[in-house]
Amino acid sequence: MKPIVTAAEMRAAEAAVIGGGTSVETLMERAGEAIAEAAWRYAGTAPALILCGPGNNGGDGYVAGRLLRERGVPVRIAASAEPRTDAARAARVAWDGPVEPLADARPAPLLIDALFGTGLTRPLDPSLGDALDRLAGAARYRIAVDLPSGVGTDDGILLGPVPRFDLTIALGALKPAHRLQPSAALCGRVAVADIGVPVTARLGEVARPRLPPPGPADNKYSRGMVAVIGGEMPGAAILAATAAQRAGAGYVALFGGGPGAPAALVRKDIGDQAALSDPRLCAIVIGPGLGRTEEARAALDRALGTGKPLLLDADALSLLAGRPLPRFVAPTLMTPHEGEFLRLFGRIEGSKVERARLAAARAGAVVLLKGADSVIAAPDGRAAIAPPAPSWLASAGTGDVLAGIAGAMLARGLDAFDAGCAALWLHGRAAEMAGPALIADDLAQHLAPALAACG
Ligand SMILES: NC(=O)C1=CN([C@@H]2O[C@H](COP(=O)(O)OP(=O)(O)OC[C@H]3O[C@@H](n4cnc5c(N)ncnc54)[C@H](O)[C@@H]3O)[C@@H](O)[C@H]2O)[C@@H](O)CC1
Ligand SMILES: Nc1ncnc2c1ncn2[C@@H]1O[C@H](COP(=O)(O)OP(=O)(O)O)[C@@H](O)[C@H]1O
Ligand SMILES: [K+]
Repeated sequence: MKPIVTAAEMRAAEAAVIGGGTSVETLMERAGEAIAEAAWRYAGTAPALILCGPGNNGGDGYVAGRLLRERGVPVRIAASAEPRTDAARAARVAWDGPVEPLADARPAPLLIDALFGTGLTRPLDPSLGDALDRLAGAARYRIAVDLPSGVGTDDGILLGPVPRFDLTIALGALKPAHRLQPSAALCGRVAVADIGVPVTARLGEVARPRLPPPGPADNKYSRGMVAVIGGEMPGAAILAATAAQRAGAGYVALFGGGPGAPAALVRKDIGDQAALSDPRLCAIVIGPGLGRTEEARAALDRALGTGKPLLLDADALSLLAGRPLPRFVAPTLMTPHEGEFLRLFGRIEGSKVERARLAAARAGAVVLLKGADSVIAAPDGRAAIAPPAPSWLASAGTGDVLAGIAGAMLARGLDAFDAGCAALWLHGRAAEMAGPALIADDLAQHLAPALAACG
C-alpha cells in the first residue's frame, strides 16, 4: 500500500531525517528539483509564474523558480508575504530575480502554486484566494506544490474557493487531501516526488491485491462458496450474486430472488436454514434488495446466527440501525454509503477516515464507507482510501456489485479488511474498463480481466 500521511506525520518524518543530519535546505532543494523537473516535462519552456507563500511551501517555489530559469524557462515570482522560515529565506536569496507583489501579478501560461502546503491552518485571506483564482483561471497549465493552496491536508475540505489544478506534486508521500473529496478532484494528476524522507503511516492507498488463480488441487468449494440472500428487489441480489461468481467464487447460491439469473447460480429457498448452515459455505452476502419487511429481518437474524463471515450492505444495514449492534463473532464487513452510515452510526465528527475508523471500532467490524473517495477501516486501526475510480460508478446497482465481489473475497479466505480492499480495487478497475455510461450489469463482464491482473 502506498502510504498516506497526515501533516503531523509528515512533519515528524521530516524531523527524523533532519535529526539524522540532512538539512531542511537539502530537502527543499530536492523538492524544488522535483517540481522543476515535473514542470519542465509538463509545460516545456512555457513562461512560468510561481506564487510563493511565507513558509517552506513558498521556499520550494523559490528553488523551483531558480532551477527552471537555469533550464531556460522565463520565470517570474510573485509572493504573498516575506519568507518566515530560515530555509525559505535562503531560497529567496538564492533566487536572483525580482519578486512581485501577488496582488498586481500578471498571469503566465504556466502557474505554479507554492503559497501553502501542509502548514495551512486557517482559511485563505479572500484577496489571496481571489488572486490565486484569477491567475489560475488565466493559465494554460496549473501545477500545485505539495497541495493546492486552500485545502485541509488531513481531511480534504476546502478552506475557501480553490481552483482546479492539472498536476499536483505530492512531496515525500500522499496526504489525505490528495485522495479525499472534495479536494482530490481539484488536484488533477497526482505525482509523488521522492525527497528522501521515509514515512510511516497508519493509512494507505488500496493497492492491487494478490489473488492467485485456482490450481489443480482446487475444487468449486475450495475456491469459496458464497450465499447471497435475496428479497424484495431480486435484481439487486442477482447483481451481487453474479459479481460474486465473476470475482472468482467457485459456488454461489442465491437464496430467494427472482428470475433472470445466470444458469450457474444455484437457487435455494429463502428460508432454507440447512443450506445456510452448510459447513462448506464460507461467506454470506445480505442486504442488496433485501427489503425491510419482517421476512427480511428474519433472514438477517438467520444470517447473523450462522456465525459465518458476513457482508452487510444496503437494507441489512438499515435493519441494524436504531438498535444496539450485535456482537459479530466472525469477520464482518459493512459497506454503507453516507446515508446508511448516518443511520447506523449517527453523526460523527472528523475526516472521512476518522469517521470510518471510529465506526469500525464501535461496530467491531470492518467498515467500508462508500463514495467517490471510498474509505475502509478495521477495528484494529488499519485504514485505506481507494484509488480514484470513475464517477460513472454513480449509477444504481454498482454498490450491489461491490457487495458481491467482497463476498467472493471473504469466501476465498481473506480477512474482512483485505476482502474489502480487494473488492474496492477490482470494482474500480472493472469500472475503468467498462468506460463511460456504464451500468451496474456491465461491471461483472469486466471483472475477469481485472482479476487476471491480480494473478
Ligand atoms: N519541513 C521540511 O523539511 C520540508 C517542507 N517542505 C514543504 O514545506 C511545506 C510545509 O511548510 P510549512 O510548515 O512552512 O507550511 P506552509 O508553507 O504550508 O505554510 C506555513 C505558513 O503559512 C502561515 N499560514 C497558515 N495558514 C495561513 C493562512 N490561511 N493565511 C496566511 N498565512 C497562513 C503560517 O503561519 C506559516 O507562516 C510542505 O507542504 C512542503 O511544500 C519541503 O520543502 C520539503 C522539506
Ligand atoms: N462519483 C463517484 N465516483 C466514483 N465512485 C462512485 C461515485 N459515486 C458512487 N460511487 C461508487 O458507486 C457505488 C454506489 O454504491 P451505492 O451507493 O450502494 O449504490 P446502489 O445501492 O445503487 O448500488 C459505490 O461503490 C461508490 O463508492
Ligand atoms: K501549494
